[in-house]
Amino acid sequence: MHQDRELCLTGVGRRYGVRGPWVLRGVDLVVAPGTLVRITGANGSGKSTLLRLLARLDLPSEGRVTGRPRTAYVPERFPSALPFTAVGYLTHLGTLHGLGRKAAARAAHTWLERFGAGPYAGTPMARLSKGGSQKVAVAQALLGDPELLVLDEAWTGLDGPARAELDRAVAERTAAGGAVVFVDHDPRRLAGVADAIHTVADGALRHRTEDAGPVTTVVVQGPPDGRLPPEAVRAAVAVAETAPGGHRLTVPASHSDAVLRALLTARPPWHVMRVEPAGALPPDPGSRP
Ligand SMILES: Nc1ncnc2c1ncn2[C@@H]1O[C@H](COP(=O)(O)OP(=O)(O)OP(=O)(O)O)[C@@H](O)[C@H]1O
Repeated sequence: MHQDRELCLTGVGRRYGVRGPWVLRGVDLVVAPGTLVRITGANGSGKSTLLRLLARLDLPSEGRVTGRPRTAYVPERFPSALPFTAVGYLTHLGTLHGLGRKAAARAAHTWLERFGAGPYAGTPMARLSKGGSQKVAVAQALLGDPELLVLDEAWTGLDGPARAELDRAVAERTAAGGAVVFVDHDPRRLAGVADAIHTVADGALRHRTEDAGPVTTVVVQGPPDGRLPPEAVRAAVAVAETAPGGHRLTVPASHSDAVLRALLTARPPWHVMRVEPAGALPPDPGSRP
């Protein structure tokens, strides 16, 4: 049973099309019950690809995925134009999870209330705002008490109270023995709580535990499609593209000198706009920068 709930990737590779470039290769990852796992990496590095493999919504081109935890997934883009009201959709899903109709409706209302979406429970999904439909996206994943919850930028578009509620729901899942894997552009999201951080860079997955200590934020600018030096990406706890060619790297303070050296000696060198010491992270923008 326990074995089944543990999701395991062994030598996993994924490319789109038989001759497409490898997006991921040689990925080994175990997601154990009760753990919180963060995936970081630059834009387009393959984070969403990895999450879809973990949620078993996609198959690897090579390697093996084993384990069958009951899984729920919040995609980066939720299909909101569904022919249901918010509560109708969630109730329907609840019955698919095995709940009776009354219990499903109750669970649907509970989750909508928790995310502050109670007032528009009866609104057709197609008429919901982006924030409203994101609340439904998150509620649909939490509804069935999943053993593995996979969140791809699930906080994006939520208002402050709903973001905090999602933080709480994640803590509840792991406390109940579920696993949660997430990607978020905000390096402060659940900072210090993750059991492991894995960074996707150059198609590979680098593992580390979250004991980075104080972090430094380095804001750099380069050409719109410039590639950050791999040693800088590897050292980073989080990397976010803030504008074409603009990146914010969150690096352990102990590695900041090495990262700056890599950025400044790259060819062409990266323009370092700002270096902010620990505790000076910018406020959470609440949406994709
Ligand atoms: N369905 C697909 N067909 C073809 N190529 C794809 C597909 N999905 C992703 N890719 C390519 O795979 C690479 C990794 O994409 P992916 O969305 O996994 O990265 P990401 O790190 O999640 O990016 P972002 O941070 O921008 O969301 C990109 O080059 C992307 O264009």
